[in-house]
Amino acid sequence: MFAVENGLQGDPRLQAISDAIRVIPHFPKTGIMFQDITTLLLDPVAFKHVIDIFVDRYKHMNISLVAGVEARGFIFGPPIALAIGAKFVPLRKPGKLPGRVISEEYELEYGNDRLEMSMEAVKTHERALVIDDLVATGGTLSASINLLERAGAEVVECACVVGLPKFKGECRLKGKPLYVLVEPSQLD
Ligand SMILES: O=P(O)(O)OC[C@H]1O[C@H](OP(=O)(O)OP(=O)(O)O)[C@H](O)[C@@H]1O
Ligand SMILES: Nc1ncnc2[nH]cnc12
Repeated sequence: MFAVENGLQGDPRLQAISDAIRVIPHFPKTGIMFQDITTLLLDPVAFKHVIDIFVDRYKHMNISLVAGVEARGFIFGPPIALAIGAKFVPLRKPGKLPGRVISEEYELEYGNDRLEMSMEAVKTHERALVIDDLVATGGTLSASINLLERAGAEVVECACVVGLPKFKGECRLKGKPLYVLVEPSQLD
């Protein structure tokens, strides 16, 4: 589900967000149109639009846990977590977290990877939101949902700044709703 399909049609903030994301062709591999959100971070107005839209959506959903995916989910997740009064849980690449972790392997648009989460971070039945910058195949978010569900959390929704158009409409990842702000520019 995209924001334009869900009450934000014609909202100029979405265009401002889209305009602030730079597209780098053939990075990190030939054929990938890399959506570079670092330019969005240089634009405090557009960056704030992202956080405001997510906070408005999630502030009354009784969410106690925001999980952010390394690396770029660490940028958008914490301000949202603080604004809605939830804790922030980092989902990290392998070998970075101390203590007891659970891990999930997944496939990427360009390779394989693994995500880990601290066992102590989650309480059973906690209502969780997963945040990342971008959804391409959905593999990363699906692994994130698996981690949280294995720890006993209830994943309420996954949210991304950028998503491929195939995620329009009532699409779900592992049965969970997905909410996306903008489509990639210059798709091909
Ligand atoms: O929907 P998917 O096909 O799973 O792809 C999306 C993921 O890919 C990118 O991260 P990447 O794995 O490149 O890691 P990085 O942020 O550490 O560079 C992006 O930030 C998402 O986390
Ligand atoms: N096209 C893309 N741009 C930025 N990050 C990505 N992660 C996977 N595909 C990506």
